Order: sequence, then structure tokens, then C-alpha cells
Amino acid sequence: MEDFSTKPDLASRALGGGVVFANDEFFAAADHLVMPEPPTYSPRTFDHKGQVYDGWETRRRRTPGQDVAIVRLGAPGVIHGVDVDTAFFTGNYPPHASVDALAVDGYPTPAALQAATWVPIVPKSPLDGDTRNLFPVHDNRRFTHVRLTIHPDGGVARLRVHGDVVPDPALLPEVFDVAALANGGHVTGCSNMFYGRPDNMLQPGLAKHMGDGWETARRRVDGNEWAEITLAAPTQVEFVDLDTTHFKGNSPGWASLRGSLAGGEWFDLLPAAPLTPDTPHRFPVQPAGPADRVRLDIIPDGGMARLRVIGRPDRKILEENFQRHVEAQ
Ligand SMILES: NC(=O)NC(NC(N)=O)C(=O)[O-]
Repeated sequence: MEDFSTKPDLASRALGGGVVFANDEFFAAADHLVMPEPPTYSPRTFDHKGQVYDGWETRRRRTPGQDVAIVRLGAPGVIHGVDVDTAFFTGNYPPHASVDALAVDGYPTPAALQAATWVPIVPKSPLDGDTRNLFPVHDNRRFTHVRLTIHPDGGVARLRVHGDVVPDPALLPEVFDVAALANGGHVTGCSNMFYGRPDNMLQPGLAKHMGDGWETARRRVDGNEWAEITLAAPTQVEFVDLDTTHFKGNSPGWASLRGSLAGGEWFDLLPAAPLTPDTPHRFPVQPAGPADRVRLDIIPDGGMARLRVIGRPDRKILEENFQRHVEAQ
């Protein structure tokens, strides 16, 4: 079985995910649940409420019940697994958790979300403290929200909701970035990710710092490093952005981009071009037929903050993909 935790985190704040409701945040705010950075801990650090935690922490319950937090996914999609990470919660982690999901249009209020009928995706399950707790999910439907319930109370550092983004074509323009995670692009392979994961390149906005991009180790043998990205749909590519921002002493010397359709031969979208450190390059692409996959070669190695593949995707395929995951609802 494929390791679901390598798939994008649909709940991540990096994609615009957010906590829209929590019934109790006495010790620590539920907003921490969706932060993209790994959780941290500083022992014997107290604020006015108690020990400071990088997570969501409720008070000790003195009445029966559970605590809940509702998360709006940054990018709606099919959920392949959930990680309830209790990092640093030792004497105060919840002994059990369950997760439900919901598909809803528009921008519902917290009250409407609480009143909705949720679909169980992880039944009430035991948790371990101070560790990731991974639960596979088998449901082919596209969801927009998740609800974490902790039984009866305690602290959770992060809630990661790993899956495949399924964008709503009705909300997408004719021409857009078909490599963006938010639009359904995703990494399907890479030669080296020593310092930074290649799917960082597909995150929205400008890279915050060097750690927010794809970075390889220094290559000491012949050849070059590469990453392969599956696009949102077969696309006529018009522009490619290769952004080396923050990579000053470790930008690739050159880069090329090739495309392929339906597993066919690779063809050039951008023949090897020299790159400048710390620069958001934009290259026009000569129409060369549609591609549903691209391969970025960085020569010989280095870092890339962002990769954008801007083009005109096949609307019919976007629509079919969307319908496949909403029909079941
Ligand atoms: N030492 C603690 O962590 N105590 C309490 N939590 C905080 N945040 O102080 C508790 O009751 O779980």
C-alpha cells in the first residue's frame, strides 16, 4: 500500500486550511493543529494558563463528554489518511480520538458546521502519546471539512489530513497554474530531497525562506537531479515559472522542463536554460501539444523555491475528475 503520509496535507495552513471551531482551547489554541511546521517544545515554559504547548490543548474535563475541533481544508479533496500527532503531549494526551468529514458548498458558519451530518472516517481509536498516530481512510468522496473529536480531553500537536486535491472546475479560470497543489498538481517522483521536499515548490505564494522550497544535497557524481509532477489535467502549457528566490549560493546552474502525455515520450517545453540565483524567472513556452506530466531537471543540483506551470487545461477531464468524487455524495 502507498504510504498516505507522503501525500499533501489538505488541512495545512500552507494551503489555507484553518480551524473554524473548537469547544475548548483553555491551555492552547486549536489553530496550532494546521501549522505546516513540525511541532516544537520548550520544557518548563509557563504562561498564565500553564505549560506552553505547540498544539491544541483543552482543560481536564470534570463532566462526561468529548472535545471537538472543526477544520476547513485548505484544498478540498479525497482523504487517504489522517495523522493525529500528539508530539510532546505525554501526561496529557487524549487516550482516544475519532475523525469525521463533511462535503459542503460555500462558506458555512461554525453553527451550520456543528449542526451538519458528518461522515465517520476514523472510528474512535486509541492514541499513543508524544508520537504520530496514523489512520488510513478508505473513502472515495471529496470532502471540504474534517472534525477531530478527542475522548475525553487533552492535547494534540497537529492534525494532518493527507490526500489528493480535487478542485472544483466551476471555480477555476481558463488558464491557471496546473502544477499547483491547490489545483490538483502533485509530485510523483524525484531524484533527491535531502534538504527540502519537492512538493514545497507547488505551494501557493512566495517561498518564506530557503526551507520552503525543494533542495537537494550537493551532487558529487555525474548527472543531475530531477522532479516529476503530474498536472491537474492534460494542458497546453503557455508559461513556466522557475523561481530560485532564497537560493543564492545553491541555485541550479541551468534547468529544463519536459512534458509527456498519457505515458508517452518526453518532449521539450523549455530546453535547458541558464538560471540566476535568487530570481523568479518566467519563460514563455512554445505550444508543443498537451502534457499531463512534467519533468523538471535541475543541472546539476541545488534548490528551487517555486515551480509554476501555467496553461490551458482540458476542461472535460477536470470536470470528469470532479464528478467522479462528488457523485457518491
Ligand atoms: N504540565 C502540564 O502540562 N499540565 C497541564 N497542561 C498545561 N498546559 O499546563 C495539564 O493539566 O495537562
